[in-house]
Amino acid sequence: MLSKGASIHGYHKKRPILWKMTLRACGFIVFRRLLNRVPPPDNIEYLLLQTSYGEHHWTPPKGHVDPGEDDLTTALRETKEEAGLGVEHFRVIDDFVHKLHYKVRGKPKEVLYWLAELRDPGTAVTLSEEHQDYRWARLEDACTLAQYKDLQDTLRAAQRHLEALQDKQ
Ligand SMILES: Nc1nc2c(ncn2[C@@H]2O[C@H](COP(=O)(O)OP(=O)(O)OP(=O)(O)OP(=O)(O)OC[C@H]3O[C@@H](n4cnc5c(=O)[nH]c(N)nc54)[C@H](O)[C@@H]3O)[C@@H](O)[C@H]2O)c(=O)[nH]1
Repeated sequence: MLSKGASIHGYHKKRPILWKMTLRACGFIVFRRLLNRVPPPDNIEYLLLQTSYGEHHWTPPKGHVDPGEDDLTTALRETKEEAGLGVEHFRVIDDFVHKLHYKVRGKPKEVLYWLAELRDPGTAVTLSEEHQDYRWARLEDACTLAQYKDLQDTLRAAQRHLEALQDKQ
């Protein structure tokens, strides 16, 4: 589907020498626009998944980069595995990729999120065993579920990006 090293919308990998010491995960902030109900931007809902393990925390679909795997390929694979959504279901939004840095059990972790719009807002989400629940949530509800400030900031940045694109239309 995507060749190794493929990039999207001007995003290029820049990995420091010590990147191998860092856990790395990639995913998509998937959103949908509700039709004929509320005016924009309140018609935007973000997809969050709740883990079936650990603290049962909520994040967008994402997962660890396999050895030799390209970041974007990871994001697409994990979104398909964890939510049942593939490139046929969404379109990737230009010029948005956000990187989070946090620690997991004392090890640094980097997470890259792209942004993608579900083409048909009625498309079903299919969970894997890794997750026990999912929600489509407006920005403030999504931030409440997300709970981590860095992820909340990323969701807010996504919303600003979408609003700016809308203003240009
Ligand atoms: N039984 C069990 N199994 C686990 C556990 N843990 C993993 N497995 C296994 O791993 C597989 C998943 O593999 P992938 O899908 O490839 O990877 P990821 O999607 O990357 O998933 P992870 O869950 O590993 O990684 P995070 O979501 O990053 O959570 C790690 C910690 O970081 C914090 N945290 C989370 N998000 C944010 C944030 O945005 N901002 C900030 N600041 N902090 C954040 C939070 O404290 C959290 O506890 C599962 O199938 C399990 O087999 C566990 O505790 N118990």
